[in-house]
Amino acid sequence: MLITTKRSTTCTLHTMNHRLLYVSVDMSGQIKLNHWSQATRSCQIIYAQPDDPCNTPAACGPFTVCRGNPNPSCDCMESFSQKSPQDWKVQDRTGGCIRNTPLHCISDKNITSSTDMFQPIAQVTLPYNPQIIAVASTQSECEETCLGSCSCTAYSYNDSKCSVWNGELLSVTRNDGIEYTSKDVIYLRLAAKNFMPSLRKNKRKPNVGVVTAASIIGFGLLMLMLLLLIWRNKFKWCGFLPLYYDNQGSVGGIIAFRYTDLVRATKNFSEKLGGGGFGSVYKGVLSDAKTTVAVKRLDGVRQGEKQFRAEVSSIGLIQHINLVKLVGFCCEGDHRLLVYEHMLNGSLDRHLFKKSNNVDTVVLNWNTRYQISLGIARGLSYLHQSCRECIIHCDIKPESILVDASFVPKVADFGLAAFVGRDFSRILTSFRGTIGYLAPEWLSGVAITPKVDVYGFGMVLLEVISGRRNSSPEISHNTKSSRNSYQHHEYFPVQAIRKLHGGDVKSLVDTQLHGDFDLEEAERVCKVASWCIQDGEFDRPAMSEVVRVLEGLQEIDMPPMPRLLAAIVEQSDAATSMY
Ligand SMILES: Nc1ncnc2c1ncn2[C@@H]1O[C@H](COP(=O)(O)OP(=O)(O)OP(=O)(O)O)[C@@H](O)[C@H]1O
Repeated sequence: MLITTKRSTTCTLHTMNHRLLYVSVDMSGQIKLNHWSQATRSCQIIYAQPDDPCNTPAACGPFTVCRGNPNPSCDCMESFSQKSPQDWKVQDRTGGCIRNTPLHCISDKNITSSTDMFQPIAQVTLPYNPQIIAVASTQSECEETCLGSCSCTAYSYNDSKCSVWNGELLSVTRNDGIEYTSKDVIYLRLAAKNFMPSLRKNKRKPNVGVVTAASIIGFGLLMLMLLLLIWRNKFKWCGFLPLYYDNQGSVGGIIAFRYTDLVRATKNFSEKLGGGGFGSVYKGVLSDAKTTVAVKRLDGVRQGEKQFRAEVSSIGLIQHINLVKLVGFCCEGDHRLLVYEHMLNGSLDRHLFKKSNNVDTVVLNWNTRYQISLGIARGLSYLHQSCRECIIHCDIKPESILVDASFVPKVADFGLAAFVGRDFSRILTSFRGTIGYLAPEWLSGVAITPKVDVYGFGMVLLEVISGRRNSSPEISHNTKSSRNSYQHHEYFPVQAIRKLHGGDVKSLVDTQLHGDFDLEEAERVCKVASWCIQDGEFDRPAMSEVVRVLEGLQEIDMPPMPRLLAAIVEQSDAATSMY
């Protein structure tokens, strides 16, 4: 007799000893020989084929993982759901599971592209009917092979063997440690959408968490760039400026002024202190009503820009008692202004080279001159050696030295400054400076060193001694013959060395002092100055040595006559005597 139900087909037969035996084929395809026990009034399985229910092709249907014996339990693979939950309820799982999200796969004639990803299912027996891909020798090649075909649903790469499956996956059984001990891993193809944060290790595509984190970081960076842009716009062309503004608008100790602040401070630039090649200087008072400042307004956008940058990046970053203090700056639109502490006594030239109509200034006494010389030397020594990077002033002259109320000198005017990195000793730079203070190497076009400042300083020292410009004519008469008398304009530096050699320093010192000076100091200053103006930069002392000599800590030899200087003077003498 054959009985068919929805769940199984049963065939009953009677045996000789009247025991009831029957054969059933259930949904999964498993064939069982059953025995009806009258005593226990229950059915007992005598024989089953295949003996493990998970081993039947349709124990759980496609895209499931089967587990357990004798009664199998079936789970849908991840991101799959039961195809027919009603059937599953009545133990009919043959329909298996279906995808929650369709795969993404576009197949053209030659190219297949896909954004799908793979979910590993570990410790399983692999499905039936694999296709072995012999050419794939790595796991990624195996993965690529599967992605390259729209029908491929999974791959495995175990023991260097690549297997791929097309269509439904059947008979995947989980390792139970007894019947099933497989350590194989199958990689199930899923739509990228299905991936959860737990799959961060997947190499092919970033997961949601990574994407979110990257988006937040990206957004933060964008905002930072936007802020920087706004900041840069505010200080257009000021990209070189230090970045550390504090909340009072101060940059590493110097203040970033608004143009209107400086208009107010200088009462609309009404009190002019002086003017130079790059602009005019005005007196001002800051909003605290205490700080008096000198505001330099730079003219000419291009040249002014260069000077502005040089000043801010040199004197703006360092401080020394003998260097003028940069209080702040303004860099707004085309406006470039530099704000310095105000030096009551202005620049040194005003005090050294008095004009007859200048009643404001008094004659500098010898001690003040000596202290000014020492102060300038200390300021330059700091610039050359004590800073992080060597700064060469490039324009040392009396106009570049300011003096405060107590006649403490301050090196100023850094608009032509050049910078020499720590690891370098010289720099090739464009010609800069002022005639009369220029070292010979400027003219030969070689790379310069801080010794160009030493040369300029030497020239300034001679002017401090004499109280007159080195180039100003000193008229001496040739007394041999009154008929042939001619006016002899001796260049003061040459005259100074000659007199130094002749032991007549006294006659070099400013006559306005009426002999009120320290001769030993005057000789020392004269010697130092003469060494500083030597032709060869290696013959000139470093500013630190100059400081030691002027402080009386180091002795100094008699300097030779600089040959170049002497030659130039001799030539001009010869030319003069011909007339
Ligand atoms: N901080 C200051 N305090 C007081 N007066 C100053 C200050 N800075 C400059 N001055 C005055 O303004 C004048 C002009 O200075 P500025 O630096 O513009 O030109 P310079 O040094 O004379 O010439 P250049 O810059 O062309 O070499 C100076 O000679 C000085 O009298």
